[in-house]
Amino acid sequence: MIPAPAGGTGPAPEARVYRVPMRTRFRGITVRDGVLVRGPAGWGEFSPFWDYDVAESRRWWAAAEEAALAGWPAPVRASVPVNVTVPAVEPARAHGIVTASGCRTAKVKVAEPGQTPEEDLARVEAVRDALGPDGAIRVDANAAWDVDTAVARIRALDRMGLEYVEQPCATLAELAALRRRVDVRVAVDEGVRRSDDPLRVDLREAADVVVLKVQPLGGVRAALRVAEAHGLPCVVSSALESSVGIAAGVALAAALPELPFACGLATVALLAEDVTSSPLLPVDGALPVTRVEPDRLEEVAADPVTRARWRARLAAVVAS
Ligand SMILES: O=C(O)CCC(=O)C1=CC=C[C@@H](O)[C@@H]1C(=O)O
Ligand SMILES: [Mg+2]
Repeated sequence: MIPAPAGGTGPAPEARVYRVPMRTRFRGITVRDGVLVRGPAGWGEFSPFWDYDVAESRRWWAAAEEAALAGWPAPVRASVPVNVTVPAVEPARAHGIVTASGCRTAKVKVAEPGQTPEEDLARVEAVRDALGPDGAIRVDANAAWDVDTAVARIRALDRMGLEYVEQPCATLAELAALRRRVDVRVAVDEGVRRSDDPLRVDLREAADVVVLKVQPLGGVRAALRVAEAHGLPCVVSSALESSVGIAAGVALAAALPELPFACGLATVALLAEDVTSSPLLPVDGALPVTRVEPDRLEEVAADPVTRARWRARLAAVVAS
């Protein structure tokens, strides 16, 4: 256990560091770690990726504090439809992941560094085969393409039928230019969550869908304000958290007035272990709205070096 910084005069909340392997490399990482904090409202998660600096990690801490101290707004639905997330794997593996998930929507990673457009197409074909014609497929390029490349790749992939393409290009100007040239919907992810002011980014020409992630946006309430500010259809997606963090994403999805698309919250399946014996994994393509009790903290406890790194990081973020 590490002492979390106390916000007032009360006792310091309990904080525990977890560290678990990933089943497949995703976003360049093979291990996921983070801090779980307990307050009067329950457990919250603070797990910015290690390439995030102190300034960018502040909103992640605000999300953990909200979960532990305040809890979340009331849900308007009891369960949340989710997509299976398909990493940049071989077609046969992609097929198996989709089939095993029970989800009717798949998000497929494309444009992985070192891979070819043919590999992307083969993966999306395998996913279409697994889902059948009625399933929905979205792809996420994580800002890898320039506009001309995006036009060509999206047209090729759309032969399999795409629901939307997530962050195909880096800048909002590029996304706006792309939208004038393709029929497939464009979703903005990094363009909102990594901006200095997610409330004020001008998405009017650049996006059809906004991706909301609880930790990068500073909590469920902050993300609801982002949704309201833009007035676009929203998809809630994870930051690869343990089930404790995923529960916050589900709470956000459950509180949104409209939820027209499945959410990217089935990512506990990408972890080889979880902090709870009741992981938030989809059943029939949906997750329940619930709070998570991490009863496996001993089993997933981080080593002393990782604990010390998180202690230093948390202290720096709280002091900033
Ligand atoms: O949206 C999903 O299906 C799962 C979450 C997901 O894809 C991501 C989680 C965390 C980091 C990101 O690289 C990635 C994303 O870009 O959306
Ligand atoms: Mg994304």
